Amino acid sequence: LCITETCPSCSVTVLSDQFSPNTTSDVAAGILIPHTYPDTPIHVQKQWFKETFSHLFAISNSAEASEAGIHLVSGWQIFKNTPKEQLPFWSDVVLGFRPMSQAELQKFPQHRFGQAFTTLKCDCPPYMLWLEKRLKASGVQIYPRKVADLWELHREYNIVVNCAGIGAHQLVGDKKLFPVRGQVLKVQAPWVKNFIREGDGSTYIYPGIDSVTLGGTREKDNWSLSPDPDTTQDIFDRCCSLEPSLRGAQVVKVKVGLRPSRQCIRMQREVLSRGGVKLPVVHNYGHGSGGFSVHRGTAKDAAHLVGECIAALQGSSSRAKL
Ligand SMILES: Cc1cc2nc3c(=O)[nH]c(=O)nc-3n(C[C@H](O)[C@H](O)[C@H](O)COP(=O)(O)OP(=O)(O)OC[C@H]3O[C@@H](n4cnc5c(N)ncnc54)[C@H](O)[C@@H]3O)c2cc1C
Ligand SMILES: O=C([O-])CC(=O)C(=O)O
Repeated sequence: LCITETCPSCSVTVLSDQFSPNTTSDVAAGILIPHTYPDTPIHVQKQWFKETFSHLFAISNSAEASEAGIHLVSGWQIFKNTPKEQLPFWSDVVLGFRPMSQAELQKFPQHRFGQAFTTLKCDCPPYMLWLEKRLKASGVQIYPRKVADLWELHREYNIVVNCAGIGAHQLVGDKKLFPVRGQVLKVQAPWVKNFIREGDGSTYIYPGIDSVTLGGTREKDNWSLSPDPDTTQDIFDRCCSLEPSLRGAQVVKVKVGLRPSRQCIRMQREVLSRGGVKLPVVHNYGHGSGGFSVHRGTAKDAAHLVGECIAALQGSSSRAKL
């Protein structure tokens, strides 16, 4: 979508092995709370988050909000011990960030410190469908296709944008990319209105439009997409210890996804070349645990790189004509 906005004269095609509801993005809890990428400068991560927050805030404040699955949610991030960093880099992007009062902390007797704020939450499957609808309305072609090698696209397309998520491990053989398996539960608990997140991200409760998401797990290098019943029970028990009213909630779904993790997102131009033929590629993958939180900001940067590829192609074709 960002490419259609920044390069309106481009003809854009989406090729994907899987579509909603069978992507990692459909599993995401969909909360806008950034995760840090160790090898990316903080000001870049902050800009990605800011872009994404303000874009989704505008959607949440429009008539599209319910179809797009985007809404504001207030709640608490809580810590058993006071963390070193009490003001995360994103604290002035979310709304009304402040330390929790002692009275609020009484809700969490095992926790000593907390942060209260309002952020955005997305119900990811409806959001994915809403994005797909907007792509089609912009004239974008969408085809199911598993790409074995980016080079196979060189005859059909001038520029390739690689957004394959964990699929990039095989597609481009990126050994720096690894899965971090995550399991979440969807429960019926319409009385839960506030989010609760353990500061280290181990346990969370995120109320959405039709259900509440309970999580989570982080298992590095585990490629299994099968839900594990013991993990389901463990997640449920951990969430009940933070929000005892969940004991009465019914589990309606269990989902598993593989976070496409890396020390930094691969946001990069590359030119593939064989026998004098060139294929410009823009990589945009490796969003790890926080891809939803930065998706619009990173998409804008990737679209900018596509603009650079177009300028380079135009430069080389005018030189060729000379
Ligand atoms: C349990 C869990 C909870 C999460 N919660 C949050 C959260 O609350 N907030 C947040 O910010 N982030 C969250 N995330 C992280 C977020 O889900 C990811 O960062 C994000 O979804 C990655 O998006 P992506 O588009 O790169 O990958 P994907 O959604 O996996 O999309 C990649 C697409 O590429 C296609 N593809 C791959 N290989 C090929 C190929 N060879 N040929 C053709 N197509 C291919 C796939 O079929 C797929 O459609 C969570 C993740 C998990 C697992
Ligand atoms: O950490 C969170 O709050 C949710 C999330 O992004 C994940 O599970 O990857």
